[in-house]
Amino acid sequence: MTALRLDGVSARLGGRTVLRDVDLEVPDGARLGIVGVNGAGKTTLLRVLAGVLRPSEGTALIADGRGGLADLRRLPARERARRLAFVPQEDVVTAELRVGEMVALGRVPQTRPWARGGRAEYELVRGALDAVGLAGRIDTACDQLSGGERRRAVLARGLVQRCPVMLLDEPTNHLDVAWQLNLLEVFAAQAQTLVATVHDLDLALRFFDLLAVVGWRDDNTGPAGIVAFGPPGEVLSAAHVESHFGVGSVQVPHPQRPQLHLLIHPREDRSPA
Ligand SMILES: Nc1ncnc2c1ncn2[C@@H]1O[C@H](COP(=O)(O)OP(=O)(O)OP(=O)(O)O)[C@@H](O)[C@H]1O
Repeated sequence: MTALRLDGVSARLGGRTVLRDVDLEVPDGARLGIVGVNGAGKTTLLRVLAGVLRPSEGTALIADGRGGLADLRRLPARERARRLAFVPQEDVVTAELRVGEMVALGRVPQTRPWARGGRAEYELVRGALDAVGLAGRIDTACDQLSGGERRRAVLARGLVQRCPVMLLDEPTNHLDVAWQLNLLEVFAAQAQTLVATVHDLDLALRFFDLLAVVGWRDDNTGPAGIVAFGPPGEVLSAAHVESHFGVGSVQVPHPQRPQLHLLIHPREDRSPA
């Protein structure tokens, strides 16, 4: 079963082709991490998968809930928001809203017009805020939250959408180490399929079951695409990390846990004598 699929997708921004010829299949139930250097096109890829950015060529598809796939471009926005929740990297949070009110906006696609409010919605909002450690801040004005708290509140808005597919752009930005781990687990527990961009390659190695590297193809020119895809242990091999990120690396087992960690170091030819 496929949750999301891109067929021959290219994407343009500001009159320039940023991504070209991207084929991607996200299996139902997968945790897919998108990694790559700054400016490679991770956010652009995620926005295409979310149906927010229209491909200039090719097709972006989402499971239609009946065993088939639907063209994201043809899906009305409300319908799309019932199937997937997209939490962008930077989100403007209106200062006039309380935290609970802002999070409740995530319920709009799931409810009939004028049918919002009430106990059930309150419980959902409270549950989502609890999951991100902000239950006590439900009545706080949004502009009184710290950067990391605001990030968690915006992620809670994604949680209350209760969608089978969740797309998160750099969800761990601004978060302390405990919340980085915790929040990804919260989303993985709720979403059937999770796709997230991350910069922390060690976290990427441990948390996801599939990784896609967005980068430039061999000649290093032209638009970017997906240059590696597969299980994290293979995608983050020393050779791949060196060629796609320009650093040396080694995967080492944790001394007390059955998990691998990625240690990063300068490339051999750049290390001090
Ligand atoms: N609105 C825009 N107009 C024109 N070009 C853009 C626009 N937004 C992004 N770009 C360019 O598109 C390319 C891909 O950007 P994108 O934000 O997808 O990269 P990214 O991999 O997410 O980067 P980062 O790791 O820095 O967040 C970059 O070269 C960027 O400069």
